[in-house]
This record gives sequence, C-alpha cells and structure tokens, in this order.
Amino acid sequence: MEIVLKTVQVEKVYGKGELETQALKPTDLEIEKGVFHAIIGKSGSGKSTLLHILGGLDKPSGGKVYLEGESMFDLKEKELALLRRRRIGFVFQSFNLLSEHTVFENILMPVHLDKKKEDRAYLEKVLRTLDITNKLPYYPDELSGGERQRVAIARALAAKPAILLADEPTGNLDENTGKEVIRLLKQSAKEFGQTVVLVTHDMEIAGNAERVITIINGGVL
Ligand SMILES: Nc1ncnc2c1ncn2[C@@H]1O[C@H](COP(=O)(O)OP(=O)(O)OP(=O)(O)O)[C@@H](O)[C@H]1O
Repeated sequence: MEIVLKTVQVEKVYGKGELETQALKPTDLEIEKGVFHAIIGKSGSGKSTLLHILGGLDKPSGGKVYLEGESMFDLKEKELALLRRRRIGFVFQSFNLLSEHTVFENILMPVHLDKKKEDRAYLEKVLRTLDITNKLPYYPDELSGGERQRVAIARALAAKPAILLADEPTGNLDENTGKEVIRLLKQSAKEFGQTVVLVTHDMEIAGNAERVITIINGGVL
C-alpha cells in the first residue's frame, strides 16, 4: 500500500472569541494510491474544509499535510501554487471551464501551462472513457452540464495528478448524469490507477467508494 497524501494532526479554526468555529478537529489521515475515497458528512460537518486543506487551497490552523512526502504548507506560496497545478487535480460542483476556449484547449490547459507535452495515447483513452472525443472543437457553453463535468474530469486527469479531489461534483447534475460521473471517477481509479478523493453528503454516492471517511462535527471517525 502506497500513501500519496498524509495529514498529521491537521485542524482548522475559523474566527475568534465567541465566533470561533472548529471546522476541523485534529485529524490524521492517509490517502492510498489508486484508491477511490469518499468523504461523507452532513452539511457544515467540515467536508469542504478538509478537502480544501488536502488540496493546498486553504491553510490549516495547525498540523501538517504531506503530498508524496512533501510538507505542503511549509512551501512558499509560489511553490505551493506550482505543486497544486502539477500534482493536484480539482473537480468542483461548478465546472470552472474557460468559456472562451474550446473543450480541447480547456483539457490541455494545465499540461501546456507547465510546458509539458501531453501523453497522446493516455489522453485518447481518457477522452474515449469519458465519451467526449467528438466534443473537442466545441465551447463549454455548447455542452450539457454532464458533458461539462466530464470535460472538467478529463482536464483534471490529463495532467496525471498525484491526487484528484472532487467536491460534490454531481451537485449540479440530474440523478442519472450524476451516477454516470461517479462511475467515470470510479473507473479512472481502476483503469488509470488514479487516486481520487470525493466529497459528498449522499450515502448512495459514497457507497461507490472503496474507502469511506466519515466526518461528524469536524471530527473524522
Ligand atoms: N470562511 C469561513 N469562516 C467561518 N466559518 C467557516 C468558514 N468556512 C466554513 N466555516 C464553518 O466551518 C464549518 C464546516 O464548513 P464546511 O464548508 O467545511 O462544511 P461542509 O461539510 O463542506 O458543508 P456543506 O455540505 O454544506 O458544503 C461550518 O460550521 C461552517 O459554517
């Protein structure tokens, strides 16, 4: 078992005095390579807080996060931004695609920003798996919600991140499209050895994961 990401006593406190909220209690977690993980909890339990810390988007109040052995929050802001771009893939509820660029350009954006050459064979396989090969010349506005989310997943996968983080990725999709998106995320873990961490409040969705991390009132069980 290979550990891709590890937290040691990581916690988050918002506000001061009477307004203080412990959004995340000190947490030790290990995320395994190639495994599809789900973080499940009620609204306000701290799921997004945890995911944002895992992704280096939000600084913890205490503790450490190690991505492939590197202590993320000991890096300088610029180095952390680079590590995020190179090693972490994000999929959000709102697809965050660039509307003035085609689907193809959107998918290759992170790879090209790094002046890297895409792995054609891998990319073609990803596009086939996600069934968006015929959508490449279109603009995001010309796609359905489900198609946009599949493009966002392809973009996240194209850069071959160490970890793919998905925050309620089916939140804006109808039930069937949502199920399809989850199936594809699951498949990417299985087929490409992609490590996935998905946040959801939906038990049925979490049931697809190989490992379920439950969070109640900021505490990971
Ligand atoms: N920027 C902030 N300032 C103050 N409190 C915050 C902030 N962000 C989150 N919180 C609080 O931290 C707690 C956890 O919030 P978080 O967004 O992580 O929950 P969640 O489980 O993702 O909820 P949801 O499913 O509704 O998105 C909540 O009590 C929330 O009010």
